[in-house]
Amino acid sequence: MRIIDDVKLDFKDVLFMPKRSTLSSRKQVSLERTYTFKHSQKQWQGVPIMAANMDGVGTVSMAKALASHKLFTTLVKSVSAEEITQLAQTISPHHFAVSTGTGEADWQRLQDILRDNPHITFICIDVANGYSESFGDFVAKVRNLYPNHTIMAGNVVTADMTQELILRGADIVKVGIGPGSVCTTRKQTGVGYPQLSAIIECADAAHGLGGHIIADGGCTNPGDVAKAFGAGADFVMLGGMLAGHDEGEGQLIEEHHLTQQLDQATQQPIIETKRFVQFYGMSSDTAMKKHHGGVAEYRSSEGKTVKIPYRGAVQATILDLLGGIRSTCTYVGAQNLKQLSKCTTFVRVTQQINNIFS
Ligand SMILES: NC(=O)C1=CN([C@@H]2O[C@H](COP(=O)(O)OP(=O)(O)OC[C@H]3O[C@@H](n4cnc5c(N)ncnc54)[C@H](OP(=O)(O)O)[C@@H]3O)[C@@H](O)[C@H]2O)C=CC1
Ligand SMILES: Nc1nc2c(ncn2[C@@H]2O[C@H](COP(=O)(O)O)[C@@H](O)[C@H]2O)c(=O)[nH]1
Ligand SMILES: [K+]
Repeated sequence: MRIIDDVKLDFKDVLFMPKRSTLSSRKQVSLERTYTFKHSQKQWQGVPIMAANMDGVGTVSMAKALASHKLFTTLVKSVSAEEITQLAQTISPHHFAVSTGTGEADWQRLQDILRDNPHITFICIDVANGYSESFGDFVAKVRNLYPNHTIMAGNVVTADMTQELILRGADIVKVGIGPGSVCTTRKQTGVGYPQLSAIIECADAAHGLGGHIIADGGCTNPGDVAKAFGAGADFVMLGGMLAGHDEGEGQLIEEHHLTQQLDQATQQPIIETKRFVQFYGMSSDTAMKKHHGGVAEYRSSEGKTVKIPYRGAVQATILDLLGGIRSTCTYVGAQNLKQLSKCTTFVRVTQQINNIFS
């Protein structure tokens, strides 16, 4: 047994230190980035924020809405080949990825979709545990058949495995084990790594090889997304922050509550209607029942199912998010998103938010 003693950090453990700046307005800040990927040699331009490949988030409707703001969507694995073909005719294939697991059926589906849609260039190979040898083999197999596609692969949280996946053919490594809003991996297994430190360490490892990383999971507000970029993330992936919207294509749940107030006319208690959306982890009982007909006996669920307030169209959330990050940039003197990590000094804190009224 061995213990790593130096402190590892989460988003909640730091704040950006403000710095002198020449910017006079947040509208001067550009959040677009241009990347050239290591293996595919493809160039990409856009706002590097991604919807996670989760039910209620990585949907076709979400891809359309996010693409109109130049954001990216990793489609859920269950989107049909026909829907993907249609989507590829509606929005630029620069703004979405086809997700796949590593099973034989996944591999067949991926080949079918890419054969029918030669313009699609992004592949997201996504498993809970990116540390297995067979996962690396699968990444190498995909790279071998698709030398010019941009491959994302994960999840991992350490520099060694980030480099290994890049050397086996990944262009972009997805970083995050256990930080997610509907994740119970840390509870079920005790495994994980504080997300801010994972981003810092994996970004450094990837950039040294000309690779890129996605910070996946754990962002709860625009400030956390900004911190992920400040820590060196090339992309930030969001589940919970994009859940609860119309574009998630989920069912609305309406609940009626009796209030204490009386209706003036009828003198009856006023009934208040609250709207919710169900959201769940892709390793939850709910997801496994939906996609695999149940939880296999030798394993347990590593995700939860929650009911979150309905949030309407995703547009307002996107504008709020991008506005927050532009503001971060002006506070630290970054002209654009590319400068943000160079302008970042994090200060460790014991408390970041005043909760007196929440
Ligand atoms: N970032 C994160 O922290 C996590 C993300 N997720 C998300 O949920 C999705 C569904 O997850 P899930 O159904 O659990 O698994 P995956 O879809 O990741 O399963 C991939 C394969 O890995 C094998 N495997 C071996 N060890 C593990 C392990 N510790 N956890 C999971 N699979 C393992 C599985 O085989 P077998 O089932 O026979 O063991 C399966 O064949 C993932 O693809 C990911 O998107 C899930 C958990 C953690
Ligand atoms: N351990 C689990 N992780 C999960 C599950 N479903 C999704 N995820 C991961 O979470 C992120 C999104 O995180 P968020 O904090 O932005 O909501 C997603 O991309 C996956 O990596 C799950 O069931 N278990
Ligand atoms: K997670």
